[in-house]
Amino acid sequence: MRFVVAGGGTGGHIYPALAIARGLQQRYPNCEIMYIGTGRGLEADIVPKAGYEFHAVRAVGIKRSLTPQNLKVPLEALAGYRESHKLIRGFAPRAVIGTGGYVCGPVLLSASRLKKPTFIHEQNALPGITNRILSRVADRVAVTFEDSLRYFPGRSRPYLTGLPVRPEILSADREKAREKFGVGAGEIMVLSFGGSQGARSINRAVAEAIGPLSALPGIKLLHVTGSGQHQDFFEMLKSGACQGDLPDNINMVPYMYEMPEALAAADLIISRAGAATLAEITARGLPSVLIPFPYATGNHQEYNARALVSRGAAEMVRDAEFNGTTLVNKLKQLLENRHELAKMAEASRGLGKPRALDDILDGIAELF
Ligand SMILES: CC(=O)N[C@H]1[C@@H](OP(=O)(O)OP(=O)(O)OC[C@H]2O[C@@H](n3ccc(=O)[nH]c3=O)[C@H](O)[C@@H]2O)O[C@H](CO)[C@@H](O)[C@@H]1O
Repeated sequence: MRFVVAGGGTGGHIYPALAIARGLQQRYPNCEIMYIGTGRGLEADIVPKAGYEFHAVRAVGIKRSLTPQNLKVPLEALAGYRESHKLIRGFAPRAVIGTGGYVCGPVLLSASRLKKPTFIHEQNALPGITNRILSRVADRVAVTFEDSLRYFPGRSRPYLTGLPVRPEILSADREKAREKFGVGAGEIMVLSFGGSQGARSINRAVAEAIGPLSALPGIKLLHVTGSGQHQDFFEMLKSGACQGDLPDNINMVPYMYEMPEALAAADLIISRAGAATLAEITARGLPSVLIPFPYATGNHQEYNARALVSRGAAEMVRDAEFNGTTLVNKLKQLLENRHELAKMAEASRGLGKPRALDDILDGIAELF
């Protein structure tokens, strides 16, 4: 049995595609997977390293501004379509799965033309433009947030699955993790981080608030600066209250390689609102304060955040309003009202989708 998986541009589209590819291999042990992406995107690097057969096709996105580059779009799109058509016809897959990014355009359109079953997974509460257009030809659309169901036509039978998270996110043991991060009994562990690159405004707020944060009773803060921003963060600290020395209850790392353990140990999260992050937070049933990245395409992180906030699982602070004072006030307000925090945790758990991968694989299986 053979499957084509496509998705590219950013990690946000590639990791779900790889999770689905891995799931297909587990369910159909002898299946073959062909991954189609672009030669320029991150997928050209990540996918072969993950052990999948990778093919690049041409794909272009239309620039939102008027630019001569847009004149090349139809020619490139046609070339990408022909390349995809040839690959899919030769490989003869049982189904073609797309997780978003421009490259899914030629891949899913040619698959549909070749009468191959097509399946789309959408990661964000505000769907990407490619997935929205392709849903008109796709046989099935799976979504991460209930709020995005309404963007897809009834004929694509959109359904809610959630976003698959790494298995370790679910299996990490809380007590062991708390021991590892040195969290004492009765202490509240706050974990703050940006996306995979870190977040300057979260770093700035934490640096500004170091003094008051160190005085909050019973709290342990683990802050992830982002590898590229670690030095900057310490510069900010030096110019602030603590002259670069961290108080005992605050710990700092450039990148969190052990995110499953860190989430397992945590009681409260402060983070951006990327889809994978939210899937992980809700899978662990954690309350959160979300600061959406304001420059994400179409401001989609704010839509993601609202999907949690409207159900009582999180609070949102806009990036422009987030600083040391709002951070400390928000923490005080939540920590003084443990009942409220417990209610948020409960609501978060209710939104978690530990079966996401199985539900996606079931949806794909129905197509052939
Ligand atoms: C800036 C931007 O546009 N980001 C988009 C990108 O998210 P992107 O993939 O950048 O960010 P996500 O929040 O979705 O995922 C971050 C991932 O990195 C992990 N992590 C992070 C920090 C760290 O120190 N260690 C660590 O392991 C997290 O656990 C998570 O698994 O694609 C997503 C899905 O389309 C969108 O929802 C996001 O809005």
